[in-house]
Amino acid sequence: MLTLALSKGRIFTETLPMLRAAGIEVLEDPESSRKLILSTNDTQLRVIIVRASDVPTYVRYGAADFGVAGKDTLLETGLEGLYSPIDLQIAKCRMSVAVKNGFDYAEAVGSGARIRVVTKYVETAKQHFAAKGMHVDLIKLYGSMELGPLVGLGDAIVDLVSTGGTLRANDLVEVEHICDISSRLIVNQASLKLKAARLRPILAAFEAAAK
Ligand SMILES: Nc1ncnc2c1ncn2[C@@H]1O[C@H](COP(=O)(O)OP(=O)(O)OP(=O)(O)O)[C@@H](O)[C@H]1O
Ligand SMILES: O=P(O)(O)OC[C@H]1O[C@H](OP(=O)(O)OP(=O)(O)O)[C@H](O)[C@@H]1O
Repeated sequence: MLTLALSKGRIFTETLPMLRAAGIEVLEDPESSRKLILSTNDTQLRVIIVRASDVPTYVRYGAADFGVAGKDTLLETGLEGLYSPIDLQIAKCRMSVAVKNGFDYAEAVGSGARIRVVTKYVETAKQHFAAKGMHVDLIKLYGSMELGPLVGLGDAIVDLVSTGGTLRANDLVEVEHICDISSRLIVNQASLKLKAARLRPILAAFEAAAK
């Protein structure tokens, strides 16, 4: 049996066409079903539905043989125990620094002020500000980072931006682009060796579909 770990929402939706390219149809819809293990038309392949940030953990420990995870998540968890062969070019967005409209970020950076940054991406933020030689206090949140600067929890956020709609709706402005984000296929290193014959054709189909 092969197990594929996916998160509900955009990653599941955007991975479906790649699975189809490999001849795989998922037989249940995670949006309407409460089941966490979904069967497919291949009796030897199942899909498990987990939190986006938990996908690398399932794959690292071999509870899933492979999975799809955002680069944002992988930057936080690292790639230990994982083989990450393919950028699937899905769930594309960017990681950015944003501040409340009117906050003079350039002045804060130039004057060496110690700013408070609210983020779910603590490791990425730490590395970004360290590379700029900035001292920041990082405050970890698990979602709705955009609220932080509006209620005085922080001066800035590090979060994902796509259309910019969430920033605009909350009177925030993007002041720094940290990196581009897309999702990658990740494979358990032991599975890659032990289940190579089963995995290779699926990986090849994903690679072709991602181009
Ligand atoms: N607005 C967006 N546009 C495009 N891709 C996005 C966007 N927001 C997030 N992503 C990408 O999709 C992935 C999954 O996002 P999703 O919103 O489903 O999970 P999450 O809420 O970030 O994670 P968790 O449930 O673990 O807290 C993210 O890791 C990121 O790579
Ligand atoms: O620039 P935009 O197009 O507005 O997209 C950016 C938003 O998308 C993501 O949230 P998401 O919609 O995934 O909500 P969630 O993190 O709460 O699941 C991200 O955390 C931003 O809040």
